[in-house]
Amino acid sequence: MLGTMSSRQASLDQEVKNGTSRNVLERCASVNEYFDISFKVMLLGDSAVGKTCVLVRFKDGAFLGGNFIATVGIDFRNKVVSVDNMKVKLQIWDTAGQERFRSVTHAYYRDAQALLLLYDITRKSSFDNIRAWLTEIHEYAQKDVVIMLLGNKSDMAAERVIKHEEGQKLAKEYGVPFMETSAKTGLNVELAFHAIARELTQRAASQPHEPKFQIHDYIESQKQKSNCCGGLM
Ligand SMILES: Nc1nc2c(ncn2[C@@H]2O[C@H](COP(=O)(O)OP(=O)(O)OP(=O)(O)O)[C@@H](O)[C@H]2O)c(=O)[nH]1
Repeated sequence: MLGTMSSRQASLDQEVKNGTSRNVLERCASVNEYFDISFKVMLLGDSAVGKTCVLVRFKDGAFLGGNFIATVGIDFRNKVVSVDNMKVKLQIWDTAGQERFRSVTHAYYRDAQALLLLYDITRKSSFDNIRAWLTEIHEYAQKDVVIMLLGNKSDMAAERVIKHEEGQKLAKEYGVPFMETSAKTGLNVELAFHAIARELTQRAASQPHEPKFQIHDYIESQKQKSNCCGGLM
């Protein structure tokens, strides 16, 4: 059973990386929209907190009610948003919250520039697990990754078990922004993604990462070469 699951995970991972998954190919074909800059954003959190629904609300403006279908492995959607005069493409990775898919999702953390970490305001365990998610993020994600904490399902007032202030307190402890969202009503969903797009665009404008990192890597590799072989420097 374990072997079957591992090989399924490996093949899913490979499909997504190669772009051979039918869904991935379809989406790639449908999103040749013009953009100035592109960022990768990942949705994280326990299973059934509403990651897929939040993404569908943002992408299509609809709510996926009805039967819950857990995400298998990882999936993605693109959306281009405007930040000032720029077209910003967000490539949003929707991860499976189930424990058995963790090894697949770990591989994607390092490429993400922003992480939206969700819990369900009606399920205490999903809130308690936020600390464990943050530990995992610390281990696998880039050091300067932008993180935002979202308390989802805020429309379910009667079932609420986590107060707004508790979410706020936890976010403050970790120094990350916080808001409550509802994929059902759409509350704050646009705002969360737009805030992320704005933050990433402003960061890129003030400290363009790619060239800096490439130059830095090049210099380091050249230094190592000269140290070992008595060359320049
Ligand atoms: N009332 C309400 N229900 C929601 C909301 N968001 C999601 N749901 C419901 O919660 C269930 C789980 O939603 P998903 O978006 O599939 O959860 P997920 O986090 O993607 O789950 P995994 O794929 O297993 O990681 C579904 O039955 C949704 O209809 C919300 O904001 N309000």
